[in-house]
Amino acid sequence: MNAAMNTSADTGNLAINVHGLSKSYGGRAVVDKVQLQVAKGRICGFLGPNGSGKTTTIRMLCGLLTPDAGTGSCLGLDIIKQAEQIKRQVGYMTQKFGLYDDLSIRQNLDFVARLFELPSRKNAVDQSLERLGLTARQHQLAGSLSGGWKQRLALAACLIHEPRLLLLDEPTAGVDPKARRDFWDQIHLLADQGITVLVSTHYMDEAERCHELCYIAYGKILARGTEAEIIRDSKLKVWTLQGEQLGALLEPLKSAPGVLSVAAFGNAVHVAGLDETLIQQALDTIRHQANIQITPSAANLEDVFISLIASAPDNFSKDDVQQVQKIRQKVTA
Ligand SMILES: Nc1ncnc2c1ncn2[C@@H]1O[C@H](COP(=O)(O)OP(=O)(O)OP(=O)(O)O)[C@@H](O)[C@H]1O
Repeated sequence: MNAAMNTSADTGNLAINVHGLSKSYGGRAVVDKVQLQVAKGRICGFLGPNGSGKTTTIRMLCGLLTPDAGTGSCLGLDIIKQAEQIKRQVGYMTQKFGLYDDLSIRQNLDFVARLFELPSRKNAVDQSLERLGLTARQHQLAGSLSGGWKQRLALAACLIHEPRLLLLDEPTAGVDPKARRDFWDQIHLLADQGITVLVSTHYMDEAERCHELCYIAYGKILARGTEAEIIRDSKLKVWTLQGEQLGALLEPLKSAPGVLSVAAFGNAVHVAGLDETLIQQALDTIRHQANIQITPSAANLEDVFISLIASAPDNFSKDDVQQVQKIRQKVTA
């Protein structure tokens, strides 16, 4: 496990250091005893399926939501007692564009600078425009910007008060690949300057650009570490299938005992699980088919994450117990 995730590490070097963070709605634990440590200047990717608790966790970290339980600090400030101070020192980019469409880029940034009561507003806005390459467009209305430029403006807005920690909630959703790449270059520049970044994403290529990752499902952290550590710790066995008309094989393979993940990657299909014997049995059912090559291969992050969800109990479901039993039967059958 990465040193940045090590609870016994030098806590003074941690920008995020929380333990047992929990939040329930209607008696359902949507964030369940989350422990998270991120060292200063690191980029930590926060991954997990829809509704797994990423936004709720982020909102508790930046002081916008009070946890039901848990302790810890952000930037050395207590997440419960010093929530107001945390809000002022953290840059939080929400999933939805939260700025004003009918104000220009400059007016939007000026508005945010006022909210933070920055002493030298004009300077702060000028610097922010410069930093994100927005100066030439400063008078353009925010509502007329493309997705990539809107996202750039949103990042400028959350950097204007020079936060030392950025909490970015799916900042690149719906943004084209070039704009996403530019955005990630910017994130790495900020990290080089010592800014810590916790960024939620559903994109695997973005996960690969993070220093470390944290994977959450059903409110619980299921995996943490670098990409290589997460893949290694998963102990997942993967086979690649190549050939013709593989699509028809996907559904039967998905329901085979011991198979945790079946996913198409271009012209190939990855079949993954923890029990080699069971996977071999599943593959035996299709070996006889002509023109199919089956070869062992290395797991990738997507294989690991899909397999983790398949073997995690869904504490959001009323049929939780039944579902866990079914999964156990599948794995051990
Ligand atoms: N204020 C609320 N009241 C009731 N339920 C809530 C509230 N906020 C979040 N939830 C529920 O908590 C769960 C976790 O939501 P959250 O938004 O944290 O997930 P997420 O991982 O950010 O999802 P996504 O990837 O879709 O953004 C969801 O089931 C959601 O419906």
